[in-house]
Amino acid sequence: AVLPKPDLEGLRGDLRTAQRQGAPGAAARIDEHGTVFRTATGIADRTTGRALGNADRFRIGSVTKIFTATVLMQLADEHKLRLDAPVNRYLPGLLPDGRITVRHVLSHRSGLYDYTNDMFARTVPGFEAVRDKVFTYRQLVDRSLRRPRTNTPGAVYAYSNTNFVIAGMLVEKLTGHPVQTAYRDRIIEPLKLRDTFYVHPSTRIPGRHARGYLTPDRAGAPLVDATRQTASWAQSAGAIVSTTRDLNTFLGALLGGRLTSSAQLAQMRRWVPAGTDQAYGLGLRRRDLSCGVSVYGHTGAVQGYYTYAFASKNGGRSLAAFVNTSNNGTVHTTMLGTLESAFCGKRAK
Ligand SMILES: C[C@@H](NC(=O)[C@@H](C)NC(=O)CCCC[C@H](NC(=O)C[NH3+])C(=O)[O-])C(=O)O
Repeated sequence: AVLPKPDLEGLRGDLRTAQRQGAPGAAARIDEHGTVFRTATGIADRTTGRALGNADRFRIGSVTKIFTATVLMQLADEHKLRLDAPVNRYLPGLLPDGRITVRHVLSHRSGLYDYTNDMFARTVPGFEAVRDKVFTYRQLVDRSLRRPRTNTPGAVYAYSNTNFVIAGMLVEKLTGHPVQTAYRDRIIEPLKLRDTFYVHPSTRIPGRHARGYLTPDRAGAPLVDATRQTASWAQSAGAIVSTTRDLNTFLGALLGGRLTSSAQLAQMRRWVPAGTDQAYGLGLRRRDLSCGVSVYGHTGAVQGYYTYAFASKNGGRSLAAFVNTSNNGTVHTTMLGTLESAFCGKRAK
């Protein structure tokens, strides 16, 4: 199906609205078969007032989950991994339930509790308690296992960061290297993603980057500069740093069939219902827009940054957008509107 032309004025308006609603800055980039559209508003640094732009690197949060899933799909292509095998076959004794499979983990159907629910129940204290902490994967999984399962394996979609911590453990066990090596050798280098990094446990974002500002739970409380953090609570579930251009390049390559076999890409697109107008495959979210177009990608939320990275079915048109704030539901709703502007075009007035 031919996509409606993007509503570029609408997209600019979405970013300005997000800024009015509390985001210090916002940026978006659309790539379509070589044509590029960029727009940005607001500031990257509240101390210097420097303008935010699409060249600014930022923390992409859960968009990391697509990178981690892509590596595992490549390992499946290399016959090093079977999606329907129990996780415990590759990580003996890790999980108390031998019925939990790799596919359950990658589709958020394992039933494993999301440890971040407790960790960030109080947003700023929770963040301050972990911002300089380095966790092992095992410590994060153990936090989850202290809570009861949320469902029997395979029953329903229930989003949990624990699943993609386990996915990171699988990558390390099956490749014999840290996830950083797998991201670099299998995705970042081949696609020449010059602004994409996995620097965990360093707290620094390398090079030119937007500072990220966490919105406290208490209305009117001042923003907290959350730029410096290990993101060790997230790791293979959310610790990659990138830019709008690199995210569009990555999504275009993945959905264009250039990173996995078509068989494995089809596995990533086996959908389970995941909320209103949403479905989840393997590390990949589908959102069904008002104009009947479905887009594929992931949102991200890490302290100080919201990310939106989605593309059309075969990656012909991709949108990457971010704001340098988080924990602000109004801004999040406004930024979801960038998908409508980018893929549905001018809204019926
Ligand atoms: C939702 C998003 N998930 C992610 O990106 C993962 C990495 N982030 C989370 O699970 C939220 C962590 C808390 C963020 C904090 N919020 C709080 O602390 C709320 N008490 C914040 O907003 O910065 C996704 O998959 O789309």
